[in-house]
Amino acid sequence: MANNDPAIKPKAKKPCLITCTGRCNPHRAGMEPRACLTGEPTWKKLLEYHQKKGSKFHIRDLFEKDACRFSKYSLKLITPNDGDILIDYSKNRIDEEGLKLLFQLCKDRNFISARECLFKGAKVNFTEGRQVLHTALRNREPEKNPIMVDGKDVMPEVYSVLNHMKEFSDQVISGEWKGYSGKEITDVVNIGIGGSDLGPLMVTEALKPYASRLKCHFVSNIDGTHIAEVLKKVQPETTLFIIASKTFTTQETITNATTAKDWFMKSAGNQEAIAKNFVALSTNKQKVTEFGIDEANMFGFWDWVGGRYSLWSAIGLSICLAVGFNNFEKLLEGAYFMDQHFLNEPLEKNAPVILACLGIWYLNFFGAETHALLPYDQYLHRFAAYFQQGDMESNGKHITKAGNPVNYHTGPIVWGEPGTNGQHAFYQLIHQGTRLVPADFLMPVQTHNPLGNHHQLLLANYLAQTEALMKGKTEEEAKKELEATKMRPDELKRLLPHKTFEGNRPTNSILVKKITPFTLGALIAMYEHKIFVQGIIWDINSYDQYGVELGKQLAKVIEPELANEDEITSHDSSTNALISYIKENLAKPGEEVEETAEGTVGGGDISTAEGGEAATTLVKDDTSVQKETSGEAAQEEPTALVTDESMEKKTEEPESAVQEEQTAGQEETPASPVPEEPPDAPVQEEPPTAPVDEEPSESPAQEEPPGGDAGDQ
Ligand SMILES: O=P(O)(O)OC[C@H]1O[C@](O)(CO)[C@@H](O)[C@@H]1O
Repeated sequence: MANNDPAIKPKAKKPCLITCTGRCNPHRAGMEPRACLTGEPTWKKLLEYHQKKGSKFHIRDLFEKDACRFSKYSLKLITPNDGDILIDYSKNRIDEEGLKLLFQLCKDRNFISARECLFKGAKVNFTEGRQVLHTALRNREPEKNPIMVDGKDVMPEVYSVLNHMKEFSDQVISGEWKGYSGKEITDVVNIGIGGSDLGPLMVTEALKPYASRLKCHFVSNIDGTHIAEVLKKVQPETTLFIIASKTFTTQETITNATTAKDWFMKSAGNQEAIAKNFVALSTNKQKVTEFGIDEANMFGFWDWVGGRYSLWSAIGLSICLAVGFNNFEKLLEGAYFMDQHFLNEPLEKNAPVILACLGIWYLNFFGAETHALLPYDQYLHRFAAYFQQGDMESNGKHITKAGNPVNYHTGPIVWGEPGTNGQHAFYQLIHQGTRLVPADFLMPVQTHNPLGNHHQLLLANYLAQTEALMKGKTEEEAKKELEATKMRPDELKRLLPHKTFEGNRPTNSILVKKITPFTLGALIAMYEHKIFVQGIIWDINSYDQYGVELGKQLAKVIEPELANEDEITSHDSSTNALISYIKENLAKPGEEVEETAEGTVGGGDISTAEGGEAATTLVKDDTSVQKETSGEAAQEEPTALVTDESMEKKTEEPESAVQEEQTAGQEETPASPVPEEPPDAPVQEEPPTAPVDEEPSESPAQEEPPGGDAGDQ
């Protein structure tokens, strides 16, 4: 796949969205029976290639042998106004033959028609009977490219919501929109979780250099600490609450929203005030109005927008308020630019396809368990967290579209922290540990904060890390270094193995001139499409998320058990004992609550109901809510924490509100999963196919599950 001129020019004249060739059947798309992945002839060729060649590569040697390696294995995407996006994938254990096979595998898995189905509005999310059309939300040529859903072009509606978002965010930022008491809005609190939080939060943080005058806060966790800490910083009169929930039934969001409303009503006093200080982003008009938010203050979207792909929709309202609508539009334009690239470029020059193929290569052929996202930009500090949901909720599946357990690994564990912090935390394991950790380094060449030599040092560190990971340090090199220190020979011998680095750690470098709304939009879309391509190769539905349901169901059973005095015996002995321990240790009525410098909110006294109930009593809200899942409605009874006077705001506001709030409530990088038992009855006949990385020889091998099935994730 020689590509001596890595520059890819945007093809302005080309039709922007592909014409449906008829190969995509909206009713069956994504459901067509596929050959078992491990039965694909190309898969077998890849296995052979891995055994004979791929597993023996050292990236350092590949560079030594081929002076043109960078120009062959890199892409430049030329954006209209935001410089080039450079994707360097030359530091990988792959050559032309391997890439060719991986691209062939994509074709064998019907990637081309699947991509067409996705963009054309086929019901790709077939388990929930839904289209997956986040690309329609950023379709910047709506007249030219109508998107039909159930026989109707959705583009006019998409633009009508965008106009509403523009009008509203302009009014709030300019101060024309006033809170209930006639004062300008100063603070925005986005209450949502998962896709209704992570995307807006990540983008708002990433685009801080473009910040409007409004201070944005995000509340997601059901842990009352999260909202309590935010409410300390804001004033009811000047705060706009955005209740962001696709379903408007999510327990965390409705509980937090109810707490916010109760707190607000203590100052505002009348229901009409809500119209000035609360808006909703949702697909569920009925629940929004039941909550007390006027329909006029609702920004709608559609069930064809998946939660983790929703920042481009009305869910992006907090982004509009944080950075202005013009910047939100640029974000959409950047994503559209990447959509066009993904649609029109051949596989060999297609960034999301290349990244997806390399991911498959390491995960399925080298047994890599994780994929690190390492942004060298402090503003991108939530980028990995965002794609933890994006990737892991999408591709954390073990059942094929035909309903069979897979006999290969699917989605990687995605994790990461910004450089250089990561260097002083977990890079040791990447450099010298036993696991193979493929990593993407994201690097803006220009900084928004040109302070002294900070950025030059950051750039140097990024370059050094990718070089070090690739090259390592041979025994000979390490020996020379030690000899130069005049070390005693016995000491040198003792230290030498510890000082050598095997290298051969694969990395992709993704460079942009600067993190701008446009380049950020393009990067996000690039990873979204990467996830799609991998889902197609693995033959899984990347767009449902039933795996998050079980815990929610059980929590509904346990929650009332915590509130009564009975001994609970209905669970396993561990869960029963844990419940007992918790009940024994709950605060008793009248028990002292520790005062903190911040006041009683921080001290936990957030639930004292009138009459002096126990501080930690959970009080049932009288609104019961429903969560719809694939057409079936499941009852959910949220609990609301009854607020008291102590919830009222403090006057002092910290300088960087958003950053501080995240530590209170954001998720941690997941720990390595404990492998589960493989499914009892593997359906597919193929033998396990994920060979373990051969090096180093001591590295723990990935076990073959019994029965020849590798469904052990
Ligand atoms: O926007 P909602 O409906 O409140 O859902 C929040 C999140 O919950 C999930 O359904 C499950 O975690 C996510 O997919 C979604 O982003």
